[in-house]
Amino acid sequence: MTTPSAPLTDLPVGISMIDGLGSLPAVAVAHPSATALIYLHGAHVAEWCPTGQLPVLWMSALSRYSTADPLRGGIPLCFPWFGKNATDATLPNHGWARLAEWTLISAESGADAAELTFELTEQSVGVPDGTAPMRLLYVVTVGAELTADLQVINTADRDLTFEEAFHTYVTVGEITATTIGGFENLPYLDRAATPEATGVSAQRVLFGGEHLERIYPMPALIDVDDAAQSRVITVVAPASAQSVIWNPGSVKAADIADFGDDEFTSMVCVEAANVLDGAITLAPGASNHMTTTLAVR
Ligand SMILES: O=P(O)(O)OC[C@H]1O[C@@H](O)[C@H](O)[C@@H](O)[C@@H]1O
Repeated sequence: MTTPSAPLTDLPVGISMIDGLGSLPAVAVAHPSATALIYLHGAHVAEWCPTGQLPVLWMSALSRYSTADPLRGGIPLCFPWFGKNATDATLPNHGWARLAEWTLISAESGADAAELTFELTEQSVGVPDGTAPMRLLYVVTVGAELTADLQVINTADRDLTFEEAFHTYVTVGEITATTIGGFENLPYLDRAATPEATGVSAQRVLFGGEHLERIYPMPALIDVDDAAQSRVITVVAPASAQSVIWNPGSVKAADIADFGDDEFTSMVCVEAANVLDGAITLAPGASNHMTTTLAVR
């Protein structure tokens, strides 16, 4: 069993605990380089705004703010499975990490950025059989760039296998004017097709208002060209096997209760993932990092 760390009570200047929406506790960061808001519920990064920029992360106006639900938008942490659970359909979509109450165990503010560390252990989440025990450490670095690093430590005496993803929602001015580069000529799994299909394209990823859900191998650099806001958001995630690109389009958006019918026009998910054949297996005592960095240019 892992002994949980004590919650942090002494916070540096510019970092404070506040009551977020729904009265959920959240860490507010006001650093010269950026502002951010991270809920303890799911260790969910809901806001990141580099100084002088428009907000980068998208949140739904219909997001629920309750310990019973995941937040809709920001950076949901998918762990220890992605999508539906393979053996038990009653378990929550995308795993339990985004539904758990994390503990802030470290907060530092430096010249360039603020760094927050959140922890989750099997005691705090009550994990289902087969996935415990483990310790998760999630380090969020808030600055002109945003870096999220999820470390999984296998504290069990047997192998641990899991999937994981940063299901990052990026805000864009208009999805049909947005293109995503980095995936040209890479093979993808088309999960919006029935049945699922494979594909490849020499073009940048384009959006026409329909459901788009593709799993690609992770390229060295992803760039989201948000023409309507005249900016480019870059995403790198070197320790991820895959990237998932997701936009529900008009039809699927209307079916999602905590997603506005027209909100698909202002977001796209650009995810870093280790899923399917990229799932991670850790030997006892071993650990693994998954990291993503977002920047605006
Ligand atoms: O509604 P959730 O659980 O946050 O999931 C959002 C979407 O996440 C995507 O990654 C899935 O492939 C979709 O099927 C799903 O609709």
